[in-house]
Amino acid sequence: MLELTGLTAGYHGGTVLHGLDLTVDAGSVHAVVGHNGAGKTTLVHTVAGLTRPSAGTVRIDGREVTGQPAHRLARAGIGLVPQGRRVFAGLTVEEHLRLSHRPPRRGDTTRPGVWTPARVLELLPRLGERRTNRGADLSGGEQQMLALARALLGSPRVLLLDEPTEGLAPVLVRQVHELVVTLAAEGLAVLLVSPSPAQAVACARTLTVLTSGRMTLRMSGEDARADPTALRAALELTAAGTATDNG
Ligand SMILES: Nc1ncnc2c1ncn2[C@@H]1O[C@H](COP(=O)(O)OP(=O)(O)OP(=O)(O)O)[C@@H](O)[C@H]1O
Repeated sequence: MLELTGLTAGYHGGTVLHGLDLTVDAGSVHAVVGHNGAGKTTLVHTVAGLTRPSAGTVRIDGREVTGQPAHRLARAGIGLVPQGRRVFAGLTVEEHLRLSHRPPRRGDTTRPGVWTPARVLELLPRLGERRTNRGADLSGGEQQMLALARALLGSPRVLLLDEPTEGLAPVLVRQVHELVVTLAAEGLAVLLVSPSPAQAVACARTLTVLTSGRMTLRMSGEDARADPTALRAALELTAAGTATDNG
């Protein structure tokens, strides 16, 4: 389980995230929806240890890990699928998988699943077909699968997905959502950030709307699926607020 309390972070003395409280249970997807600049990437980077919080706490399965560097957080069970995929253009799929494989410490049996390259290829068979291809030669969808594979090879407890369907065709968007739901069902706590309410509604148990770094709505995925108007209204208000803020 991932638990954020009063999480505050920003850049160069300015604040982007303002005291966010958020929980992601093991076995569930929590989607954070917000417009460009709302602070979604800042949230993900702060949880992953790439941005240092100025206040608040981050806990994984009850253990406080606030402010630890990214490599320690990866060891503690945070897996990050970054925005833009960030695959290496010159490395093959096989090389990516080999370099990303970090088995959990011996004796750590508390992980929801232990991932090996072979198991990743079972889940993502297209990567097996492309194993000798370089990152630069993969399609956007294949690069996204590779980015997911890399995160899984750390056998995470918490999976952070930063706009994982950006730029993908609708059929691939559906595939990514199915994968996300499958991984949560295996016991992972999944935090997904997206500008798209439709995508969040498709796979989340809980939804949070982020507006200028603050939570402005929280609701269950079930309620949002039954009646998406509240979610849409919160995002429209956000857009109006952003326009006002900008002048
Ligand atoms: N490295 C940085 N240095 C300074 N300011 C930054 C940095 N990264 C982000 N910001 C600012 O923080 C605010 C939130 O950005 P962030 O990328 O977290 O938003 P986002 O919701 O992920 O947006 P997008 O959907 O465009 O990725 C923006 O005003 C952005 O300009």
